[in-house]
Amino acid sequence: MSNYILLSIICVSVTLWRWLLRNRLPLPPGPPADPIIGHARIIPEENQGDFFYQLSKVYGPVIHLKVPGRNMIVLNTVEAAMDLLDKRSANYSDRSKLPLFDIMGWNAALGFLPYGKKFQKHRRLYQQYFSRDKCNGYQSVQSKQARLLVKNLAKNPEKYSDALQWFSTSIIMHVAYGCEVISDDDILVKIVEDAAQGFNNCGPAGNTAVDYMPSWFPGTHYAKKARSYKAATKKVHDFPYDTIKRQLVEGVESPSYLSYHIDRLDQNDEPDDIDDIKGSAATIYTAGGETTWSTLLIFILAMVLNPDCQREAQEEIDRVVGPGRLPEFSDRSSLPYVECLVQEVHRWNSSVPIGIPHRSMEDDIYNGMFIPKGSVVIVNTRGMSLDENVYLEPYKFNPSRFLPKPQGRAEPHPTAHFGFGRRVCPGRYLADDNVWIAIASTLAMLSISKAVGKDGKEITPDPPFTNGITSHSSPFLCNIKPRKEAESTLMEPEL
Ligand code: HEM
Repeated sequence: MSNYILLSIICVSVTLWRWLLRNRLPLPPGPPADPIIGHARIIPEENQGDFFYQLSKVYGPVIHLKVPGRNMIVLNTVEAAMDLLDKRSANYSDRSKLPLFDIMGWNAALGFLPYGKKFQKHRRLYQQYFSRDKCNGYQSVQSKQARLLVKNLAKNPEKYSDALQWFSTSIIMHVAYGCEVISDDDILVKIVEDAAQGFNNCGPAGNTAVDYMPSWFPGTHYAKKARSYKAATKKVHDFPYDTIKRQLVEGVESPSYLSYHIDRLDQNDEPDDIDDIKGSAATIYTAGGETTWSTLLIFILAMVLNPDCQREAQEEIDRVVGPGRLPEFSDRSSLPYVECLVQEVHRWNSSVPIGIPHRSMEDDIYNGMFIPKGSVVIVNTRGMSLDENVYLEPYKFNPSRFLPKPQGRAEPHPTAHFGFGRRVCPGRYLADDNVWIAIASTLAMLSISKAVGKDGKEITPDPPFTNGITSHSSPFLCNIKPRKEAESTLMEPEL
């Protein structure tokens, strides 16, 4: 058979295969759609994770929704996410265009880069600085900041949210820019916080009307908001870079992500390389600061609502760590209940409830369902945490669920909160250490409980959660006080 005939047979077979896929196999199930606009009318702008979770109870773990110009595939179980995003990661590691973040100016932010060379370059930049080994080197700073956190919480308990933000920000500032944050009006902190506001205030990523509707359509107001963050985004790219470049010239820089990468630039590097370094450094705070802060706010809420779990963790710390010192990273494996509590914080209310959407690059078949090329693939972390086939009474905060029988049911630790496949969070080791040391130190030294109202009754908080890529509880009242007055010197960061 000539090569020509062979090639023709292959082409016809591929075309036929594609035709069969598109016309014979069903899309994943989903609710009835409206003509033309599909499901645009029924997808809420808020609490999408809960909405998708409710749909999954009717339509199963993989759901198809249609909005103008795009198919959406929602994955509601860890199994489905592993099957597609991990095992078939070559097909599912792309991102859709996110017009809102383009408008703001986040063109060199890893989280939004399409799959390709630039993506791989940015992943390498992070990998060099945030590997497990490298992150061990930041633990002394994290321990120092955890002491400060406990001190700030004890001193100004009603400003617990600020103290948690300070903790997250200081570590990121140290690692990304090598600077020590001394006061609230630190100019760099102000710059990164201003830019980060855009992430919180412009709706769920890839899932607002701006992403698939013309600008006159109701709901596209987020585009106007996004434009208002443009100047702040530019500043967070340029200011730190210029500052550290100057410090490098003067020989007064401290070790940091930015100085490490600027130092490796040489004469032959393209302007693109500079933009990549600026963009990747600017992303560290927006990706790492808000998520850590949100997770810790969720921890405080969990402790107010679950005093028994708090007590059990404190008894474990007192027993294992003993008096006269705070928990250290080397204690982690000896504190199984604290570990379960940290994992339960991530599961109970993930701070990134529907992740950052992936995108499929080719047509695919999964369990007899057709997944079209170009689908937006949403990781419903919230739904995975509430999966009743995995977690008993999923709405209940119950760290013991992870313990082996008979204390628990050996339920699996959550994994979805750091994402999947080639897009898995590159800052996860740093983040995991941040969250653990902050929680262990706070539990060791402080007691967190319900606030008491003027009528003398305890106030049970039930705050709404914010609605951006990251999500956390809105402000609520609580009572934070020292447990061990005699050991208050432990809160001094004398390191
Ligand atoms: C508790 C804290 C954190 C949580 C819950 C979290 C969660 C996530 C999630 C869910 C994703 C999306 C993964 C996917 O698409 O499958 C992500 C991506 C990302 N995270 Fe984190 N993260 C945290 C902290 C950090 C830190 C500290 C850094 C920086 C050092 C960081 C940097 C990034 C970046 C750059 C991406 C984009 C990755 C890509 O698109 O390839 N994160 N994170």
